[in-house]
Amino acid sequence: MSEADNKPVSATVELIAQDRPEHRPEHRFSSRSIRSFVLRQGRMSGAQQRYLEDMLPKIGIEYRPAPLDLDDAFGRSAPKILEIGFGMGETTAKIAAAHPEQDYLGIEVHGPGVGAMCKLVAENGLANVRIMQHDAVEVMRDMIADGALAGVHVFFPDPWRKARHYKRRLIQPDFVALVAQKLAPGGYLHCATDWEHYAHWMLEILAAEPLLQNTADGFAPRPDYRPLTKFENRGLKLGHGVWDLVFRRR
Ligand SMILES: C[S@@+](CC[C@H](N)C(=O)[O-])C[C@H]1O[C@@H](n2cnc3c(N)ncnc32)[C@H](O)[C@@H]1O
Repeated sequence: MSEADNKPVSATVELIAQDRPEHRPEHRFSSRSIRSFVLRQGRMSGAQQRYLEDMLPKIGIEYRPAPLDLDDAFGRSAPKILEIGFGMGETTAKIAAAHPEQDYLGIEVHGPGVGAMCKLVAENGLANVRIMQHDAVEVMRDMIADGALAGVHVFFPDPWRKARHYKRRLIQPDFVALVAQKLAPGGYLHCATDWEHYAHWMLEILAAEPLLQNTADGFAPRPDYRPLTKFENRGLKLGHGVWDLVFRRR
């Protein structure tokens, strides 16, 4: 154990106490307890993370967000599929149940969706699902090792229909470059949307990412593993479109 491991770091007490009210301010923490706190960074707000990034180097501890050990998180070595914004989780649960040979890491910010997904996992005994409630962009950036993913699902992301809101869309060139970096060679990025403008927006951005290659000539047929949602079924009967895009990491 290095000297830094034993160093009392009282300055972080306030931060940890904020996150864990059961920790009273008179407690002192070693850098080991801070490291385990950092490992739980999925629960940290952006402000907390910035505070840590700023404060830890001042007390001689290098702050590096640690990528998750996904095999450890799932308790086995199997292909890892990450889903961004699983909503209420029905699609994720169906896919995970149909593919027990793969592991599914679902990321969602919306609390009720996370609750619904937890219920589905318990009711269906899904041993191959793990859930994180956090911003997927930060998870992808800080917690996923390069080349760790066999696939990424982005199903019906918020379309942000107004032109002045396009900048809020999840699919942006920088984010797609980040996703591509996290995919193993041959791994795939699968997006689906029922909003035509977003479909073309995504096609343009994905096609411009040098690490990715389209599996289709433009939009892809819906892969069998993605079940039709009730909402989608209703829309299709009314003649509304749905567009799938499946790109592979070169
Ligand atoms: C339109 S819903 C689609 C939900 C689901 N995929 C489906 O097909 O029904 C988009 C979801 O993405 C989630 N979301 C949006 N941005 C996110 C982000 N940066 N990180 C994690 N989840 C996000 C929203 O909370 C919402 O539940």
